[in-house]
Amino acid sequence: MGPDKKRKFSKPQAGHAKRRKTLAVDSKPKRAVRADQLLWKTVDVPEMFDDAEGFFGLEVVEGVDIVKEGDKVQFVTAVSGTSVPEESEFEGFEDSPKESEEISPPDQPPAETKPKAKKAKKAKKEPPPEAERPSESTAKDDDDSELETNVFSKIHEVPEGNDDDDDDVEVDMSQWEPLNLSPEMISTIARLKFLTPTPIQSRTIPEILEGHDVIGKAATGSGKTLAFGIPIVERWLARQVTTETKTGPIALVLSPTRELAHQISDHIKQLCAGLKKSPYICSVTGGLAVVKQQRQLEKADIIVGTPGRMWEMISSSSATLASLRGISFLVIDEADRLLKDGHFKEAEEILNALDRAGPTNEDDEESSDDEKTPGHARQTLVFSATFNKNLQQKLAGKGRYNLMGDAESLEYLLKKLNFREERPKYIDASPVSQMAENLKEGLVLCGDMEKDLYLYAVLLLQPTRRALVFTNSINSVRRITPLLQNLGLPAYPLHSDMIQKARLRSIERFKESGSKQQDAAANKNVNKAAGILIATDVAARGLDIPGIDLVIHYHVPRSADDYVHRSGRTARAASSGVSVLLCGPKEAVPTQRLVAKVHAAAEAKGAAGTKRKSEIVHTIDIDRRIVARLRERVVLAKKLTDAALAKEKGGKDDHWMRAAAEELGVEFDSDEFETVGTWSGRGSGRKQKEKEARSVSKAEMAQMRAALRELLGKRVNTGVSEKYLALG
Ligand SMILES: Nc1ncnc2c1ncn2[C@@H]1O[C@H](COP(=O)(O)OP(=O)(O)OP(=O)(O)O)[C@@H](O)[C@H]1O
Repeated sequence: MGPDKKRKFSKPQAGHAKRRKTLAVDSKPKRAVRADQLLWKTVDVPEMFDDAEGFFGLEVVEGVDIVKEGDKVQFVTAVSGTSVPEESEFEGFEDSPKESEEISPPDQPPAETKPKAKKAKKAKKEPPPEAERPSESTAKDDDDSELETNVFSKIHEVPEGNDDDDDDVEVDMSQWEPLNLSPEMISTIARLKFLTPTPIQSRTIPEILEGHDVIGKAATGSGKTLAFGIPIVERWLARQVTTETKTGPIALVLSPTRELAHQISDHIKQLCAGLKKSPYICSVTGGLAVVKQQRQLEKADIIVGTPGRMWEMISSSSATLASLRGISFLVIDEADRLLKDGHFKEAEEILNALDRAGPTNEDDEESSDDEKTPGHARQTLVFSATFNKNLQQKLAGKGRYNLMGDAESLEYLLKKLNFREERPKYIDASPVSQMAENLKEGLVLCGDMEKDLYLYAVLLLQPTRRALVFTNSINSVRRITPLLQNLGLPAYPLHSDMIQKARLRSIERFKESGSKQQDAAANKNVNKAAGILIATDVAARGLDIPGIDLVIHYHVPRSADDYVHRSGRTARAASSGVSVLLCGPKEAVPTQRLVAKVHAAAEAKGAAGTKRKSEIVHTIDIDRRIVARLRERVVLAKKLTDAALAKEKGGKDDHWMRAAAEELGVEFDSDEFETVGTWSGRGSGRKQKEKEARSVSKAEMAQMRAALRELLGKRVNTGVSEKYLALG
């Protein structure tokens, strides 16, 4: 693209202030800061965690008050802890309140909820006099080394603002020039205000446009969706110029989860929003009406689907299969997950069906791999932040660790995906770390049976806006969500056993949480409470929900890859975030190994910007006095939750047994069935507890609710401040 075609924008000055070496002091007014900005320091490891080698002890922070006013919790300090120690890679955050900022009273929207974009714009128009500028560093003001390594650093320079004047803003898109994109594509990217391609985009887009098969690896949140989205749309645009008639879909994107499929199609739709004519993009996932999806498939240009539903559609319609055989791109997103157990079979069926030569009817079923279409026209694009281990395990057989290298894993992919080239381009844009750059990792040590209590304490104490809590089971999601709700926190569930509508509703509510909304009736702005999403690993891959500041691993992740992907739901793009592991004493060592594994490659390479071992996972000390004072609330909330769940479950069991009894033509007596069902083997303790919980009367429930309400209304004197923690 010549310079004449370039859309120009006078680049605002980044204004990177150099990091200050010392920040003093006592004369400073107190100010609210985020938990991760406090000056953590190491103290001795308690005896019980002696074997937790490498966690470097608990940490304490002095001179900090914890203030809870209304439903807002903040750390308030005058200490230079907020300056952030010199070696730390976490050097202030763009949403840190300025020194002069007061903590907002609960009835006023907190200062940090002001749209950042507008603030930035205003600041550019009227730069404050030197003396008035905040003296603390912000993310924008960080030192140069961070800017060099942060792939999204340039985004800070992007003028954001009112969508209405979006089209009028001219931006310098010269960074995209080497990618040889059409002017139309450049201008639609400019609308998104993405001034710079991310490394994975810079490296993969030209290869894809040249017609190569590509395997792309890059850290979570580093823009992989557009790394394949842009060239697909670019090819579609080119096709519009040369062909008048519709030629069937151009691309099929396979995604492991429904939510991710919808997100990918939304993301590509956003990209296309600035085009004169857009491709028709549809998502084909379970939980939605098949007939409607069939209609959409007929006119689709880009299809994003989950393997299960896609296979259902392909296997039931030869027309669909025929049209898909003509695609130019097959994208496997989150490839290591998609090619893993659970999804693998359907993905494999789809791959085989697409590659099978000959007629597209049921006779196909008998054809074998040997009959694959040789030299097909389709390009295959494979993306993920993690690649090796799961694929390797798959090859080696369940439960066995094996020592396959990168090359062998690649062989496996080559074989399965039937790339059209003998050697696809393997592009690793995050050779140093799979973890996002602005992620801070922490660990809270607690008793095995105290996770609920510590989860509540972390949520109550952290002043971040949105949290995503990962558990390893659907039942835990079902229990923790109402538990937190009973404690007055806005928790929403997400797991694969929910109906699709409920899944989407949970995500929507979570996304809306923490935002300002206009209450028409009251004619004023209402500040919605920051939401908490309680999820299984169904939310671990790819979900791009802006504003998640905190990821909590209620259960430690099952694998290093799961840790990477779960933690990757925060600190996406240019933003920062914290990932906190809740660990029982026995979990500490294996978890330490797991995290070390994630960081091992980076350490081995000793690359610049690599976190030192001591900086990888900070052990976070939650003031045990606060925890002790929260215990009563949690115990009561748990009793209430258990009783409600047991009643619900009992009701379902009763329903099932009543139906069975009716079918058998016998009388149903629930007490009798209870007695018959009693045994003394494994699980009888749980059964007994369930029975007790179920027998809690309505009056007792009401009593407990009232008592909990009273507890939540009481302030918890933390002993570290004249101020108090109050409501949950
Ligand atoms: N060139 C760019 N400049 C600025 N922001 C970008 C750019 N490309 C993508 N983004 C934004 O970065 C965010 C993360 O992108 P995306 O969801 O594609 O990440 P990802 O690498 O696929 O992450 P994951 O591995 O977790 O799936 C999105 O909100 C997207 O809009």
